Amino acid sequence: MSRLWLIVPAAGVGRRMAAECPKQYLPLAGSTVLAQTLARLHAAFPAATLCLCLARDDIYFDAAMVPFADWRRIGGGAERAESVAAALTAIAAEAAADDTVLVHDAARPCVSVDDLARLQAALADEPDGALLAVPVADTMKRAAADGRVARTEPREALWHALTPQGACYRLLCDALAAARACGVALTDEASALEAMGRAPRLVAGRRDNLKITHPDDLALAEQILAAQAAQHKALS
Ligand SMILES: Nc1ccn([C@@H]2O[C@H](COP(=O)(O)OP(=O)(O)OP(=O)(O)O)[C@@H](O)[C@H]2O)c(=O)n1
Ligand SMILES: C[C@](O)(CO)[C@H](O)COP(=O)(O)O
Repeated sequence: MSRLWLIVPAAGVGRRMAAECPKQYLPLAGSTVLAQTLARLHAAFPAATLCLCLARDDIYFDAAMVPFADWRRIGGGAERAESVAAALTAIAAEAAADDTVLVHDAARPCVSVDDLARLQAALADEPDGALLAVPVADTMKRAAADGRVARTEPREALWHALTPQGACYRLLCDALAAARACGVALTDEASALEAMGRAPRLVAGRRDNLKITHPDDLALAEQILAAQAAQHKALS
């Protein structure tokens, strides 16, 4: 039976957050951003194997944040893509070519269990991989070098790429390796798949799957989690 691997890159420094510690360790809804993210993933995929990418000099991590029975710590790289590649390499002896791998940012604690399940279902019959995404809702402007509007871009076919993003193990390994060999700069896994001619499926997700990036995102995430909890309570 095919195994599910979760790779959670959590080795960033949170430069844009400019906090006293990396953003994944900031307090959120009674625990930390990382603990909240892992709790969501565990609620959806309790039997998955977690690969948690942490900075080699991380002094904030506490294993009590990890709810998974089967997990391992991976030394992260200088860039997000390098952290993910390190995880793929670390599991090479155990992962089967057709095992499913989902990569989810530690900085996205509001991902819903329902979206996680829908993405996994979509991946089951997707040879090119898939990702959660949301269609662009605003009018899009391209900026000129002077900070003025150069032009308005058509937004009809534009989507925001979220995470998780996933594919089968062999495809993801090959895509990341090929992108690295060609010097393609990657901010997500889908870019690597695209660079090798694949067309990952866009799976429409919730707009509140926020990536905590800037200081005001933390309060927003707190509000999103509270609203989601209230919604869950009202439905149960
Ligand atoms: N070398 C890196 C850089 C980023 N990440 C992780 O990738 C996710 C998305 O990256 P981003 O939001 O850019 O996080 P940071 O790199 O920490 O933020 P910044 O770019 O502001 O420094 C985060 O969970 C982050 O911890 C990682 O594992 N390894
Ligand atoms: C993977 C990602 O979260 C998709 O939106 C994003 O590309 C990572 O963000 P970064 O800030 O560019 O590292």
